[in-house]
Amino acid sequence: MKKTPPASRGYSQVDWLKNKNKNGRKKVVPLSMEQVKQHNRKDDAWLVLRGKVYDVTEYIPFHPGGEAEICRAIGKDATKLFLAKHPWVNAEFLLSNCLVGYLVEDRPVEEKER
Ligand code: HEM
Repeated sequence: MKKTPPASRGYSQVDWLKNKNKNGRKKVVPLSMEQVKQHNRKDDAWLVLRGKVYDVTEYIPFHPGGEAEICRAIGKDATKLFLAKHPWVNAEFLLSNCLVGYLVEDRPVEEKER
């Protein structure tokens, strides 16, 4: 497994946090798994974590476990892998500016639910 070396200057979690407030999104929208699946490339990378959809494209080079590891989960629901590797990581905080929406089921909304 290729890890981002700790020596790569400018890519620590602190560097990430310093930067992340610069590009927050304002509007959060409901999204289906079908939509998440379209963003499965390193340069256009979404994933789901505990029902929330994040665009992690900018975060990938900052991932302390390396790019390859986090890329295993892009375009997918990353919750199980994430919890298996590091349940203690506060992703909600780290990725708060990467939030694009929340996952909804891939089915039409029933009349009574509208
Ligand atoms: C979804 C967003 C993710 C975030 C915000 C995130 C964040 C982090 C952080 C902060 C660390 C350092 C943890 C520590 O030192 O205690 C880490 C390490 C790591 N992450 Fe992630 N991660 C994410 C997704 C993933 C996924 C999907 C995988 C696996 C497929 C993964 C695999 C790893 C591995 C293997 C390490 C290294 C653990 C070690 O040093 O032994 N991460 N990640």
